[in-house]
Amino acid sequence: MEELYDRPNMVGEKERSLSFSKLIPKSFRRNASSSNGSTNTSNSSVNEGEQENGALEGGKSEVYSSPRQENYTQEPAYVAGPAQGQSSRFLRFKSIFHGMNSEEDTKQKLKSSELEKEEDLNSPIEVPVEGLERVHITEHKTLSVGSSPPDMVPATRKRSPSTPIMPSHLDTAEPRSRGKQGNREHTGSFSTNPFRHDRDRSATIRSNNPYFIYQGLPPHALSSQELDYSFISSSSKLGEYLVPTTPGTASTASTAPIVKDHRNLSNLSLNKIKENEEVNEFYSSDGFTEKRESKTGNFLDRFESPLLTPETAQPFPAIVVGCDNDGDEDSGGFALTQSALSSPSNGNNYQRDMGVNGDLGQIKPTLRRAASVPDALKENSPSKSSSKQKSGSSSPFPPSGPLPDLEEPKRSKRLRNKSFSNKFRDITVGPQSFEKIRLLGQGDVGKVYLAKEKRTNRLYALKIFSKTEMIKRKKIKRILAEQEILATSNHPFIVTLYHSFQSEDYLYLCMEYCMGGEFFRALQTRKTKCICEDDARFYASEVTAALEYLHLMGFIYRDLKPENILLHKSGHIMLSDFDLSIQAKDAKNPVVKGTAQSTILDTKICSDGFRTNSFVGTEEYIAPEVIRGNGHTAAVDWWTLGILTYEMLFGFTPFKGDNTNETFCNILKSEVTFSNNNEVSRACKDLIKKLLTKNESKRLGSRMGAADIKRHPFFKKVQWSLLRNQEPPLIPVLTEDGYDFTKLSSNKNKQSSKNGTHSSLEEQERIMFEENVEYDDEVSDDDPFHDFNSMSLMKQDNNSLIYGNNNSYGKISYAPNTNRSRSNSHKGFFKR
Ligand SMILES: Nc1ncnc2c1ncn2[C@@H]1O[C@H](COP(=O)(O)OP(=O)(O)OP(=O)(O)O)[C@@H](O)[C@H]1O
Repeated sequence: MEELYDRPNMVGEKERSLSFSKLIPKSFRRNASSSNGSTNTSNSSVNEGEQENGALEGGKSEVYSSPRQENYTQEPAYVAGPAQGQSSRFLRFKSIFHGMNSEEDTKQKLKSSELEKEEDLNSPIEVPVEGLERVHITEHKTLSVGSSPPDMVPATRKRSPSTPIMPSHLDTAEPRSRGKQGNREHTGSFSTNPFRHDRDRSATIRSNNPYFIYQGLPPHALSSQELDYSFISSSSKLGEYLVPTTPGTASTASTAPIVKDHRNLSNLSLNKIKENEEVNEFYSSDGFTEKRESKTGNFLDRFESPLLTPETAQPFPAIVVGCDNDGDEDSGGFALTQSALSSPSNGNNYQRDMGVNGDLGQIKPTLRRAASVPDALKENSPSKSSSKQKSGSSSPFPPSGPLPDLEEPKRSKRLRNKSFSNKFRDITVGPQSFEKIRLLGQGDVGKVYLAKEKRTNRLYALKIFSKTEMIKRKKIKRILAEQEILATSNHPFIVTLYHSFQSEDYLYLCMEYCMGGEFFRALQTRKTKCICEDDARFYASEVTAALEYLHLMGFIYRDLKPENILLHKSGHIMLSDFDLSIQAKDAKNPVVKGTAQSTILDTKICSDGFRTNSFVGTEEYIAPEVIRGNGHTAAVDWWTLGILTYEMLFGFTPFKGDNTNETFCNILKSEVTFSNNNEVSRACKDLIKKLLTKNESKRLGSRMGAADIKRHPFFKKVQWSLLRNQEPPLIPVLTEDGYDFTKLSSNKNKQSSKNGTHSSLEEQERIMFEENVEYDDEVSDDDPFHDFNSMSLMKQDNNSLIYGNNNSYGKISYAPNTNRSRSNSHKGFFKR
């Protein structure tokens, strides 16, 4: 029987999972390992943060609070646009990189040496670990895990938000306030006690490692970044100032006017960016400050940064959104975002009104930021030559230092040198080629829109990232990795990337639109929230094939969960969301073993010897070795396959506890048990048990990778080479066509013109779809996004959905496939 599911139109209607991505500081790793009695046996362990960023020394980490943008109508995640008359890009990047003239440089050095001193005084590593006994690991030994009453039917599971969320976010009683120094209130909400909030669903989280808290260790090291920068503002005509202060110091420093320098002073290539330092420099280099007037007319004369200070360090960051030392970090941007939003240094055109309590007020769109090149110039010049002008010579503002280098920017070769590059050609589209239909989903960093290509009427999923946000949250390398994985992949169960390009303010990934939405949703439409063993085998086999392919390419996926599995209109799966994936260094070629009759592809060898050590994944899906912090390998993907198979069959994950700590405790200590709410075979249980082997070296898949799994009796009947020809168990069906977007938008336009204003969100979205594409040779070599190649897939897919077709978008239901039982059996398949 067909069960309907109304796909939410608004992101806020659903909750989504968060992912952890947090590098465990070295020092703690050592401690945790020793206290755990385990050692890292790998010689080639890679500190991923260092590997990816080359910037993590001494286990620096930061913790930022991050508000979940629950409802995209409330608060724009993206920041766009410049301060009036400013070259937004250069200002933004300038404030990130070191490029300063010598005088400013000296000042800056002085400033930082003072800050360092302050840091010494204020950097207590010992954070009181409140309530330690309550979470001590031994207390959870008696937990019953994975066992539920025999007649138990899993309740509808909600999902925690995709964007990392601070637990206290849910706590409405706690205002997002900017506190005073002495009596530090939270910057954003910074409650970190895991016992305070029940989380419905494990989340993809970038977080501190709660396991260390079990060990009585502080959740993370305090670093020089954990200084507090107070923002003093002035509406003075002289300009705006930012004054970095240290914890405990009043922000009354006298401020020197900052000359708004419009030259691109950045002098570091992407490889040289110490991503872990970006935020620090973002705030400290230029010293922009502003003074905002609250609605009540009071000047809010200080603005706390979210950077962790000893006072704000909370002992139990259950789902603390923290720095991902992989190179991204979840400022998530509450305070950080606010400051950045309002700081002219990043060239934004939004000003935030701060309420009396420091609550986010309405975002006032000011003028669209001036382009780097004055419009007049832009019009007169071919777009391809604009970069030269952007580099400084055409700036309407007088340069305040030596003239910048006027060399033509070099075209990035990053993806062009790769073996798959012949699949792509120069970019054929730009933001203006698309029209937004609606928001499909909002993840941790990206917004995904259903968009139609104006010329062809074809529908695509357009994932858009704000550059400002990527810089602030140190996600540059992540987005580059995501682009590379998507571009590299050519597999029926991995979402196709058609175009990727950038504009001045945004990065775009134009992907195949999977009209079936998330597999998670399909599962939720089942009465029991689970599916039968045969159906689970179908999905598990497709996931195994996709993981095998990724491993073959040297990638580790690391965030398998039903939320990241999309359903193609055919009902087959599509893996998406590669922002936590990582490519093994020195990936090797697979080895074919066996005889001519039966060959086995050893994919384990592809990433052999590669260990990485970020704390990434989704809480309920995280593998024990990730929690232990001893480094992990591609075997984490086989662990998550075990959890996924379990969840498909029983409707819940096997190790879920009442809170993060309990969940982790279960993952580390408890054996998987099977509920009897669904009948499963011995082979199936055996597969799950073998995948959920805590010792990664004994886990199924640890010998030869996917080949081990494919040979398990559970998959005996699966025709691996013919997976794509199998009939999927569920077919997404459009039960009601999407609303008439043109009508809706014209109504909206009438409404907003009546009110006289466009909402800031609309304004943002307008910008997203109006900017010009920036070609590779327009993006200067020292631009952090230089390596984000703009390119189009050579062969366009003629199967993509067409706007207006009856099967394009709207309300989706999942119809059981009646052909399946006949066609999927071994015999039936060949009879057809
Ligand atoms: N190709 C697609 N077709 C249809 N919907 C999609 C597609 N890609 C993404 N979505 C929707 O957008 C949501 C967010 O996308 P995605 O998970 O890639 O973003 P993210 O920022 O990387 O999220 P995360 O927080 O999980 O890292 C998805 O959960 C899904 O609902």
